[in-house]
Amino acid sequence: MSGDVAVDVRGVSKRFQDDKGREVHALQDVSFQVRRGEIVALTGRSGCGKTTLLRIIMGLEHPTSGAVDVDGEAVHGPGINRGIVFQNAELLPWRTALGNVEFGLEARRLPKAQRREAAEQAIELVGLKDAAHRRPHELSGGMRQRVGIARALAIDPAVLLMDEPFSALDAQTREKMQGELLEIHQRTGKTIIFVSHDIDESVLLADRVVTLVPDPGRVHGLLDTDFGASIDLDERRGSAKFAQRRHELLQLVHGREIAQQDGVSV
Ligand SMILES: Nc1ncnc2c1ncn2[C@@H]1O[C@H](COP(=O)(O)OP(=O)(O)OP(=O)(O)O)[C@@H](O)[C@H]1O
Repeated sequence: MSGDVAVDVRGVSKRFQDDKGREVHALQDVSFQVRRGEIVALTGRSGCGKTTLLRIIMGLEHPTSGAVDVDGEAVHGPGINRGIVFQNAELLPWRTALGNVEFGLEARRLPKAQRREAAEQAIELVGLKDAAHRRPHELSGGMRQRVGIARALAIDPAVLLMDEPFSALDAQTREKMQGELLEIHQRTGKTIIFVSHDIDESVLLADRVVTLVPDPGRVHGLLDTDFGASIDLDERRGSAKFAQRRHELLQLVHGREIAQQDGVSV
């Protein structure tokens, strides 16, 4: 595998049994690669397999067939080269923000002082230095989500995986967090894969969008957003490219063929 590929998803299929014993074909022969330092969105309609795919990359779910490599290593279960952020941060209520981030590091058996230092750095990176000693009930929804991001980043993973990370937040907080994610990405250079059902969010934040369609869940197209170096969300949103990409992504999500257009491959 080429050195600049961070995540290699090859021929992944996943079948579940539903409550009545019927087979659900959640993913069928899904393949794509994510380059090191890239931000990739997984988007598509409800039930197209976005979360299942993210959980397979994280190692929380095993594919029925196919394979995933992260940083050149086969995924067989969760590992410290991947950090995950869920829709709700699910913090330990009796621990402070800093304590929650340290908790994520405890499995690594680092000396306590080193753990504290890594946790403090991650808390600072997400802009929570002044709230480091507050407990979750004293934090806003956006702040709790920042703790979740800090907890995932503190282990210094090769890849940050995020499942609808901002969808539980109010519109203004979501927008702020989206901007912050691009700043964190610019500072850390992390490879990021996030799940979103939000077309605007996928186009605004990702370098590339993988669109899935359901029944069975499969890749319908890959869209390069191609915004260049600017991480200013207002600038991106106001650009002609945003309107064009948003339109193209909507077509892909609805399963239409737009292979001939600029920036799209299927
Ligand atoms: N543990 C499970 N057991 C049975 N079926 C499952 C299981 N997990 C997912 N599925 C099914 O697999 C399909 C894909 O589910 P998944 O949650 O990955 O989709 P999604 O695109 O993330 O959906 P949403 O946008 O609604 O969250 C759905 O039909 C779902 O019902």
